[in-house]
Amino acid sequence: MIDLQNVTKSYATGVQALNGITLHVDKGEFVFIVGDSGSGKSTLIKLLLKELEPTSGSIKVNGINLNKMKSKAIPKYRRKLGVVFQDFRLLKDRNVYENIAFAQRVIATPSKDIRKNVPKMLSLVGLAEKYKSFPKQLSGGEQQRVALARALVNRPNILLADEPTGNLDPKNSREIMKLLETINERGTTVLVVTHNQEIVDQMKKRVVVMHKGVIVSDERKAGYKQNAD
Ligand SMILES: Nc1ncnc2c1ncn2[C@@H]1O[C@H](COP(=O)(O)OP(=O)(O)OP(=O)(O)O)[C@@H](O)[C@H]1O
Repeated sequence: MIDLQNVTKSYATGVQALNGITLHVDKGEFVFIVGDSGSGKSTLIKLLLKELEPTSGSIKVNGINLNKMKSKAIPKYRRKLGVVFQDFRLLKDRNVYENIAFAQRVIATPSKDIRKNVPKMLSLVGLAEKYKSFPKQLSGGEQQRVALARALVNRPNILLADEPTGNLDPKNSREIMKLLETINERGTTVLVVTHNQEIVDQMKKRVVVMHKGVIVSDERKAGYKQNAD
C-alpha cells in the first residue's frame, strides 16, 4: 500500500530532512508517526502527496511508483488520498455542506450522488445538524470533523493526517482520534503525524519514531514515551 525504500530528501538550503527512510505500511493499518520537531515527519507526508520529490530512493503508493508519475497524473493520484491538517483548511465563505460537496464537485460527481454522500459523511462525523453552519460558527473540534468528512467523501483508501489534533483541547483530540479509528475499522489505511503523547499511549497502535530524518523505532501496539524519549 505504502512502500518507501531508502528515501532521502535534501532541501535547496542544504538541510537533509530525510536520511534513508525505509517504511512499509500494509492495507488497513493504523500508524502513528512521531518524533521531535524537525525530525522529518511533514516532509514525509509531503513526499507521499507528491508535493515534493525525493532526492533519492523510491516511493510506491497504491502500487504506483511516484518517482515515475507524470505531473498530469498527480491530481488523479491525490484523489485516492484523504488529507487533514492541523489548521483544518476549510473554505471560510462556504457552509459545512458546501465544503464537503466542493470536494465531490471537483471530481465531477453527479449532483444526485453528492446529495446522498454529503449527509452520509456528516452523520459519520456527528455533524448532521450543522450542515448550514459556516466554519467560524464551529468549534475547532467541529471544524476538524468537517475537514475529515471532506477528506473522506471521495472514498480514499489512505488517510494522511498531519497533526490533526494540534489545535484541539484534550477532549476534542480524543474524539477526533476515535473517529480516525472508526474510519480505519471501516477499511481505510490511516497515517497520523502527531505530538500527542497521551493519545498515542492510549491507542496502542503501530508507532514509527523519527529522529533527525531516520526511523529510530517501529513497533506494533506501542506507546509514545517508551519509544520517543
Ligand atoms: N521548505 C523547506 N526548506 C528548507 N528546509 C526545510 C523546509 N521544510 C522543512 N525543512 C527542514 O527540514 C527538516 C525537517 O522538517 P519537517 O517539517 O519535515 O519536520 P517535522 O518533523 O514535521 O517537524 P514539526 O514536528 O516541527 O512539524 C527541518 O530541519 C526543517 O527546518
